[in-house]
Amino acid sequence: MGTRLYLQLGKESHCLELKTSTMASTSAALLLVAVALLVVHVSRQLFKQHKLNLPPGPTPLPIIGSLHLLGTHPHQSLAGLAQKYGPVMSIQLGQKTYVVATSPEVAQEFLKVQDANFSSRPQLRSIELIVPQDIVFHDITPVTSHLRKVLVSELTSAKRLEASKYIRTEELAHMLRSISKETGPIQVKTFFYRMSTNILTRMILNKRFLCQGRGDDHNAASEMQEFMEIIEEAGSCMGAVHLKDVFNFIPKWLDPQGLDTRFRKLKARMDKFYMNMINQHREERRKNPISEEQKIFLDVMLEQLDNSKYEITEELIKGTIWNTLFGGTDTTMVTEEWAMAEVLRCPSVMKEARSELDRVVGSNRTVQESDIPDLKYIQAIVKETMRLHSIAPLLAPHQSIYATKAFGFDIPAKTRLFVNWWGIGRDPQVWENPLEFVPERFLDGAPHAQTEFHGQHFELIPFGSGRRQCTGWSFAALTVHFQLANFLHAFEWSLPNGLSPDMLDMAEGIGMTMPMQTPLVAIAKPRLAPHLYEG
Ligand code: HEM
Repeated sequence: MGTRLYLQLGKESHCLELKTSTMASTSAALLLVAVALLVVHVSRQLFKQHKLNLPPGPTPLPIIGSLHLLGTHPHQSLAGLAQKYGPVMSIQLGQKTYVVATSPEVAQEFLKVQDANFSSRPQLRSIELIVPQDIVFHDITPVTSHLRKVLVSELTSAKRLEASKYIRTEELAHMLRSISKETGPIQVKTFFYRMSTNILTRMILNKRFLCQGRGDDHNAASEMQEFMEIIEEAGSCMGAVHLKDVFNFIPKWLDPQGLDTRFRKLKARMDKFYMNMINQHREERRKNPISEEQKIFLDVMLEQLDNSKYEITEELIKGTIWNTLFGGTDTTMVTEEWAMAEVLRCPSVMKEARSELDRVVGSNRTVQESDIPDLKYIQAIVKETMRLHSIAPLLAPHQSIYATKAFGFDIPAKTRLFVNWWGIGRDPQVWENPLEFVPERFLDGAPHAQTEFHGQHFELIPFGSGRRQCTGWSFAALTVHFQLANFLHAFEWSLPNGLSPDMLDMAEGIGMTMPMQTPLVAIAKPRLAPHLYEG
């Protein structure tokens, strides 16, 4: 029995007669047809693009484009390619065209001069299924702009940070006490994570997840466990490369990697966790009404559901709350761990930081937030850490809304943009001895003394710039300075097992926020007045 297949290729109709009778050969023929269709489709796309004057870049292979060049650390591979093709480069990944910016000037062009056009986000499968509405991964609309403003004024503004200062002071006391009880080596990031997560969840949900649940509070322990598992699974899901994000031809219903199922399960878990939090919170507020000043972020967000000016859905509120929880925990913890590792690796930097802390703060108290403006060397350590170890080496992906031109090249509509900020931070044309950790480059009189990380100086953009800039940057900067300064001030740090500083493994791991491959382990010995560890 033969099989006849009719193919429409361009304007011509072709007939394929399959003379074998087995199912296997029919499947093989179907596969052949699918591949033929795909090759025609891809060639047409490429032909269309060849007529455009795209920025230079590697020649794509059929179907996969240049996916094979990315490796495990795409920011590193893209920085290598930029040395060959230049700071404005185009690259085909599967069926998607990306433009990659790898110099301050090119970053400025896309994030400032053409900010509005590049403020769109590509629609990724993970986002569609996990956070179908939010303020980070979707296009800017009047409603999301409004919520972004609410986030800033109610969570990260100077007024709100002042009102929540007591939370950070209490969490610092817990952290000092718990580290001082440790006698052997500790995994440093565990303590940073606990402190930043507790601060954030208290400010957002009025919950302290980590360290509670000891004793007989079974509910709190299982809530904590669930929260941590959700954050971990979300990091892993969002970091996964979904074939549907790079190949248009995979039908929606097909799930070759099993990722759609995994995303749906995570979403169901997040919804359940969120509803539980909301119900507990509403019950608590019903029993104990609060004043305007006592409101936390969740109160403010729930009030938005009654906002008559905008149609705000429960799904969007949920997404925004998850944005702050995902955006605010790992990011600060990973930055702090890299900073500690760099300082432990450079004894001269540790000595200088100590001498500043002893001079400004002294040994009878811990570092207060009000000390930070006077801690210039600590500020330089934070900038230098962010320069070398960006938690978002390619920022978040942007996408053009309409076709445009940049540096004489054509950029089609819906082109995805990577700003390789990691490559910019290590560019020898911008930074002297870029691979060395030298906080002094940011001190008075040095070449980068005036360089700030708030999105105005395109050689240092850890939080991005323009209308998609990190909404939580002021809060993140405060948390990182406060925790790092206290860690360095309150403890004498040494490496375990006779490890010398130059033997520390500084390799980059894999994950959404680019953690250290080998978590930092060190020994902490209290160095301040004993009463400061009794909080
Ligand atoms: C060291 C800590 C942090 C770093 C380095 C960081 C960095 C970033 C980066 C690079 C982006 C993407 C910018 C772009 O698309 O061009 C971003 C977006 C965002 N971040 Fe952060 N972030 C940090 C902490 C936080 C915290 C603590 C919060 C909230 C409490 C937060 C909330 C957000 C939000 C809501 C966005 C999305 C902005 C938008 O798309 O409109 N981040 N962050």
